[in-house]
Amino acid sequence: MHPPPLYTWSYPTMLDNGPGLYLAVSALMIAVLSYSRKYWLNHSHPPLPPGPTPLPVLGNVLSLDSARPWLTFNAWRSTYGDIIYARLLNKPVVVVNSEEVAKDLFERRSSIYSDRPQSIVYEAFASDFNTGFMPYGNRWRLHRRIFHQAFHQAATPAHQAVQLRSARKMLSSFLQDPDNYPDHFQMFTLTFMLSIIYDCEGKAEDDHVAHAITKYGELIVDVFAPTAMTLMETFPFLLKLPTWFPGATFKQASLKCIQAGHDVKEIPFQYVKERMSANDMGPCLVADALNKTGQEDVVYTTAVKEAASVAFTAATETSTATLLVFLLAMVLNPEIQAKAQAEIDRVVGKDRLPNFNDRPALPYLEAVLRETLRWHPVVPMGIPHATTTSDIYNGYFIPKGVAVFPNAWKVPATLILIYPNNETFRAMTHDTTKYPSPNEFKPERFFQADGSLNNDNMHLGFGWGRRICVGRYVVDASLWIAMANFLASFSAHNALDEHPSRSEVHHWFHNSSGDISLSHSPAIP
Ligand code: HEM
Repeated sequence: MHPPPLYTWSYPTMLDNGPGLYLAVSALMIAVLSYSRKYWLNHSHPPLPPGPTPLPVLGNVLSLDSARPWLTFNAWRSTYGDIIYARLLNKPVVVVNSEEVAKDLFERRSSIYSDRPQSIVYEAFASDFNTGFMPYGNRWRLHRRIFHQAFHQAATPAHQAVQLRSARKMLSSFLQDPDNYPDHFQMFTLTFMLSIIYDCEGKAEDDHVAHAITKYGELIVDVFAPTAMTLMETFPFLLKLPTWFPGATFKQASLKCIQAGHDVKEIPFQYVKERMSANDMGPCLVADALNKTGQEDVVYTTAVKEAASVAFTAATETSTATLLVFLLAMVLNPEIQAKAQAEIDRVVGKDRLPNFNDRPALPYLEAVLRETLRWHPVVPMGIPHATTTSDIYNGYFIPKGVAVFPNAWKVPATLILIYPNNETFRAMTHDTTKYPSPNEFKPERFFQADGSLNNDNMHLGFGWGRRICVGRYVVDASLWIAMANFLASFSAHNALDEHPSRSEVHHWFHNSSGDISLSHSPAIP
């Protein structure tokens, strides 16, 4: 009988030794690669932009507030300036902290700065068809063309009727169930978008369409939390674990998302096609696009169904969050709310609700909308751009493929309260030279000395250059009509005030002939 061998010469596999070995090897490789990369970059090119000193392997990730990275970027800004280079694990990033640099890079050099950084998470979570994450190229161009047809500036009036109807529906929901105000804001956007994209009025029999859209939207929001993204990108094996494996939550979520991603493209699209073949279809993004080019071109029809479903993900959370910021501003600044309401009463009167024709005569409300977008931009880090080639900017080397974050942001209200005078927390929308006392909600800042509105229409929150938000015109109209109708009908108060002021609430409703009449106005706290 042979004694047991002292050594067995077999190579260890990941499964034999568990994820520990895999992590150790990955960490070592990342360290070697990043060291060599940095050495090479620093010795063959002008210097990289200034930034915090990275740790081996981890880079600057430990100094990052992972839930609110913009806080860290703003703190770095005070030390390193308007353009910063950092490394988050193995990912190099450039952060742009000023409007001037953002214009230089994203607009004047848009041929270099219009790509997007890629992530393994996109495909695993059915987001590779999202226009906002797509690499710069033909597929992305086709999406933009489809969006442009429906959402370019001149197309805006075509959507006004349905936006107005949705705003009125929103008022009824507020009246019936005031506590659920976030849901009502969300339903407002969902309702008019369903109509613009699929000519779907959200009737009970079309519930499956709305259901596919909301389900996908809900699943996606959790995945793109910064911590979850970083974990999956750093340890990709988490997405390869079998679903039965204890703790394989990312894999389970991925499978759910892939199913929901399939449904969100196919269910509404089939709905439109069936109605088109029954000659029962009004104008909408999908039907118009298919009528224009025909349904035989597979590349085109795929792009149409993808772009259509992307519009919901892009529109719903952003618009709802902006309306919530508006509500917060009204609660915190009752005198501004009263001033906007007085303007509406003066111009519109009390016998009807505002409509789009009233907009030019309501400059104060216009300023309230701009100030809402400035005070708390809801996509504070934008979506990162990426470079398609290397570049040299102001003597700094910007590598090819680096993620470039426009930091449009400001600090959350809690930090403003703690550090009311801390100037280091200010980037573009809170640049003190352009917007003095930036933490104050002050619509007056948008007026010139002669009392007319200035030209600053707060584009900062909608991004830059070739990747600028395709929905900016439609959302501008929808936010305006929602705010105008809300202020004409309701007042928002802090429910925790010791002596809540009881205010008259007027509400209007459509009578059967479609005209608007004034109902009796009950008083609610
Ligand atoms: C308050 C509402 C909204 C805000 C604050 C917002 C903001 C943004 C921002 C910051 C970007 C990134 C731009 C860049 O990379 O430079 C973006 C991209 C995008 N937005 Fe919006 N958005 C809003 C509403 C909408 C709506 C209503 C739609 C759909 C109609 C939409 C569709 C998109 C799409 C498709 C992109 C990707 C563009 C591309 O990568 O080429 N957004 N948005």
